[in-house]
Amino acid sequence: MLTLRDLNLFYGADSGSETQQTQVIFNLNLDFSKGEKVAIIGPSGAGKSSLLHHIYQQLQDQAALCSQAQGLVDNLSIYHNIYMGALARHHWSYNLVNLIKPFKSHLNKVQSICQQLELDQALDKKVDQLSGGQRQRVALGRAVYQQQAVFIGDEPFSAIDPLMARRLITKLFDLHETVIMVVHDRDLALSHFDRVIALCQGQLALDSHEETVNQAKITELYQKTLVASQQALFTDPQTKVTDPQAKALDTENIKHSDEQLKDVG
Ligand SMILES: Nc1ncnc2c1ncn2[C@@H]1O[C@H](COP(=O)(O)OP(=O)(O)OP(=O)(O)O)[C@@H](O)[C@H]1O
Repeated sequence: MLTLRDLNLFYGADSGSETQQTQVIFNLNLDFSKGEKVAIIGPSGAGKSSLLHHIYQQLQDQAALCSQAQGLVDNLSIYHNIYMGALARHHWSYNLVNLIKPFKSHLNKVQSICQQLELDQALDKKVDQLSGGQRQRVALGRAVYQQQAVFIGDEPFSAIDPLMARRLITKLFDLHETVIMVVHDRDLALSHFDRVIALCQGQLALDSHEETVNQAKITELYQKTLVASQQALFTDPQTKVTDPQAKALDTENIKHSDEQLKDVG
């Protein structure tokens, strides 16, 4: 379905000057097949969202994206926000009429999606009156209503309790042939997805297609990243030389400072 070869992704001006660009994905090679349920995990800043948006750009004509930003229109209702998923399927005049006076067929379909997503709110309620988890389910509903074969989600369950997230992921799997999703819940990734990919500092760190991925390996990966970021923090920015003793000393000092802060608080 999608092949990525030597993928490098950058942010910043494309002026040919290296200094103006920040590289976030490095020489990534991945293949995605139809029917796969893929979880992308990794520490914060690893490049997961950047990769996911690149994947969406490649698969746009067959994929629905549920992004972190959600893009809900606050002063419109649940119904209208979810219906937006169907805009591309209809002529603008049809959409306009339906916006003013919703058709029964769409009302029924949107109601059914809400039931599946356990969103038991009146369809005419404005989304600015919803909780974070309810808003997330409206965004999910809009992506589902696009009725695409591929669902691409960027932490679509971050504001939803873990038990409900497990029920919803099963529904999403039923509704989409292929799912590629960034998830922070590592247990959910391991227990519900048939493939887990881990990124670390823009590089592929684990792929369950290539090797066994379990909780121990994932924990080790996150610990390595923590150590690497601490080392970067205590590296002299002038000389780029790391002094392990200074590092240990500084860590101690920080710990003490934290304790002092707590004591004062
Ligand atoms: N628009 C942008 N411009 C410049 N740099 C960016 C931009 N968006 C993200 N980055 C940088 O790219 C790197 C990867 O970001 P990305 O959002 O892909 O990571 P992530 O793994 O999804 O992180 P998180 O789990 O925190 O959402 C980070 O260092 C981030 O600071």
